[in-house]
Amino acid sequence: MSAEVIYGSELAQSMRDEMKEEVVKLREQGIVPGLTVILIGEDPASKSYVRGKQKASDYVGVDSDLMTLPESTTEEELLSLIKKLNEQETVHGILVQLPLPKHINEEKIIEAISPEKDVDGFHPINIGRMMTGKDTFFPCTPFGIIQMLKSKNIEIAGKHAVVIGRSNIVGKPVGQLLLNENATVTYCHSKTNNMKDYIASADILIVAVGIEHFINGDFIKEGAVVIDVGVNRTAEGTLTGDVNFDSAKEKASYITPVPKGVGPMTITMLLHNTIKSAKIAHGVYNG
Ligand SMILES: NC(=O)C1=CN([C@@H]2O[C@H](COP(=O)(O)OP(=O)(O)OC[C@H]3O[C@@H](n4cnc5c(N)ncnc54)[C@H](OP(=O)(O)O)[C@@H]3O)[C@@H](O)[C@H]2O)C=CC1
Ligand SMILES: Nc1nc(=O)c2c([nH]1)NC[C@@H]1CN(c3ccc(C(=O)N[C@@H](CCC(=O)O)C(=O)O)cc3)C=[N+]21
Repeated sequence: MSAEVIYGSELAQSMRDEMKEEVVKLREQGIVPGLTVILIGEDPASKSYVRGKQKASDYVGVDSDLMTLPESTTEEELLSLIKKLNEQETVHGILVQLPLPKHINEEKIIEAISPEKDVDGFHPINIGRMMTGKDTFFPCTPFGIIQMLKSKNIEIAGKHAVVIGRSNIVGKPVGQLLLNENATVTYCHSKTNNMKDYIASADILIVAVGIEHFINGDFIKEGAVVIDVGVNRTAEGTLTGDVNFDSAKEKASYITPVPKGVGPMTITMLLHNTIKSAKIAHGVYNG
């Protein structure tokens, strides 16, 4: 079998086109969705993601404000900036690019963002709402993955979904959203014994580890759906995922590429959450 490739970039484009039309209508009602992105320091990878977010915001008509702060910014300074943005009515979404410099406590920062403006979906209140099956801001990468599966009418209910990786921003929430869709979910991580057995029984395999070619075709079940979240920079400077695409493609039924897979959907769901936040703030959100 040779898998069908799920191009997140294509789905992202069509969703952005729809959002663009919606934002035109919102702007006619005086509603201008606003996103503030805070980037601390000079990490080139972070800068590149942030550029992607700016470009996509411009495209759909979300007012995006990038605040670049020096590496030396203190926790107190960042907290007081967040407090100001929490109170600013034109700001519907606040994103603090992670990871933060070591002298800043990430948890404290995430918890300082008002849950109503937490368009990353990282605040414990929003995580709790997700876990209890309520509507909220879902974390962008997991939310994007669910959209990709649904766009191909891939059955999730009753399937065995195996998630490799258990970070708070990808692994844990993607497992939760799959559980909410009635999958049977297994998490694997660096302490998992006999990981190969779990991988071999996965109907849906989500790989979010951050190691180039961590998974190859030999490991996976014939017909599995393989979602590659990894974004690794190779020695040659190109991007590659956690999955050996060419070998996995021969066994999978569906597979996502890197680049042009999950990454563009992450940004798209960030815009979705920002527009949703603006609608809620103006009392025009209806489901
Ligand atoms: N496309 C996108 O939009 C996004 C892509 N990414 C990419 O996804 C990847 C993962 O990101 P993130 O979740 O933030 O990464 P983290 O480094 O926070 O988490 C990595 C996870 O992988 C697990 N792991 C590490 N080594 C092994 C191993 N040998 N066997 C099994 N599990 C292992 C770790 O286990 P343990 O918990 O035990 O340490 C951990 O849970 C990265 O490449 C990142 O760049 C991230 C965010 C968005
Ligand atoms: N608060 C916060 N929220 C995040 O959502 C967040 C974060 N911090 N820190 C870093 C990770 C990583 N992340 C990516 C987003 C888009 C692509 C993406 O669009 N990738 C393109 C390639 C882009 C390129 O060429 O550089 C692709 O896969 O096709 C990748 C990774 C969001 N993250």
